[in-house]
Amino acid sequence: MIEVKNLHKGFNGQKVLNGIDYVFERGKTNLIIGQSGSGKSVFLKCMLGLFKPDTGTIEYDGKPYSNFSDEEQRELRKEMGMLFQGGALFDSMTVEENIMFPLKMFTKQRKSEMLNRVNEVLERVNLTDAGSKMPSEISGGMQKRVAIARAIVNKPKYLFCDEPNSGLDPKTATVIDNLIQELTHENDITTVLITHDMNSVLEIGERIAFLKNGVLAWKGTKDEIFNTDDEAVTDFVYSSDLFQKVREAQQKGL
Ligand SMILES: Nc1ncnc2c1ncn2[C@@H]1O[C@H](COP(=O)(O)OP(=O)(O)OP(=O)(O)O)[C@@H](O)[C@H]1O
Repeated sequence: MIEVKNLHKGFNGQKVLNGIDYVFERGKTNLIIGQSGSGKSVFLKCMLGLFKPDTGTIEYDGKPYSNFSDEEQRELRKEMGMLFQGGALFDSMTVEENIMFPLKMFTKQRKSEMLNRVNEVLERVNLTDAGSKMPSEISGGMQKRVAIARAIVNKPKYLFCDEPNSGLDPKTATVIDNLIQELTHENDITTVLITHDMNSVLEIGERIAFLKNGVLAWKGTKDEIFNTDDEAVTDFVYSSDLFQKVREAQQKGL
C-alpha cells in the first residue's frame, strides 16, 4: 500500500501537484488518469523518489519515504518495479541480459541463480524461447512482455507503469493489461499505472484516481466511473468513443 498525504510539488514557483491525498491499494491495479499536463508523471516520479515533494508525505506500507535511511532507500528501490513507455529495453543486450540487469544491480546472486529466476519470469510472460534474441528481433508486444519480466524479476512490492500500452494494437494492449493485472493479484503487488487508454480503464480499473490541474478531482472504480455525474470526469472520459458506446448500450439496457 502507498499512502499519499497532502502532496504538493511545483517547479519554479508553478504548482503542479496541489495537495493530493490518496491510497494506492495492495494487490490492486490502481490507475491514474487525467488530461495531458495534469501532473500524472510528476506524481509517479514523486512516488519513485525521483522528485522530492515540496510538502506532504508518501508512505510505503506505513513508513514515510523521508524517514528511510540511505540503506533503506536502496532497499526500497529494490522493491520497486518500473515499466516505462516504449518498454525502454537495452538494444545492445539480449532479452535474457535485459531481464537479468536488475538482479545484477540489486542482488549478489550467483549466475546460475540469476538464470533460474530469468527463466522463471520468461516462462511466466510466455516467452520461454526468446532469451537469446535481441529486442529488435521480437515484436512490440513481446518487447513489452520482456519489460514486464524485467520489472518483476526482483519480486517487487510496488510496480509503477507509465502508459504500458502506448504503441500497441488494441488486442495486444489488452493482453498486456491483463498480464499486469494477473501479476498484481498473484504477487499481491501495489500497482500504479498511468494510462490514457479508456479500454484499460474498462479492463483493469480496479481503483481509478482522476487528476485535474494537479488535484485529485475524482476517485472510484471502473463500475463507478460509468455512473458518476461528476462533470469533470464525464467531460474527460466521454470524449472517448468507447465510453460513449458503452454508456449508450447501458442506457438501451443492452
Ligand atoms: N522537471 C520539470 N521541471 C519543470 N516543470 C516540469 C517538470 N516535469 C514536469 N513539469 C511540468 O509539470 C506539469 C505536469 O506534467 P506531467 O508530465 O506530470 O503531466 P502528465 O499529466 O503526465 O501529462 P502527459 O499525459 O502529457 O504525460 C507540466 O506543466 C510540466 O511542464
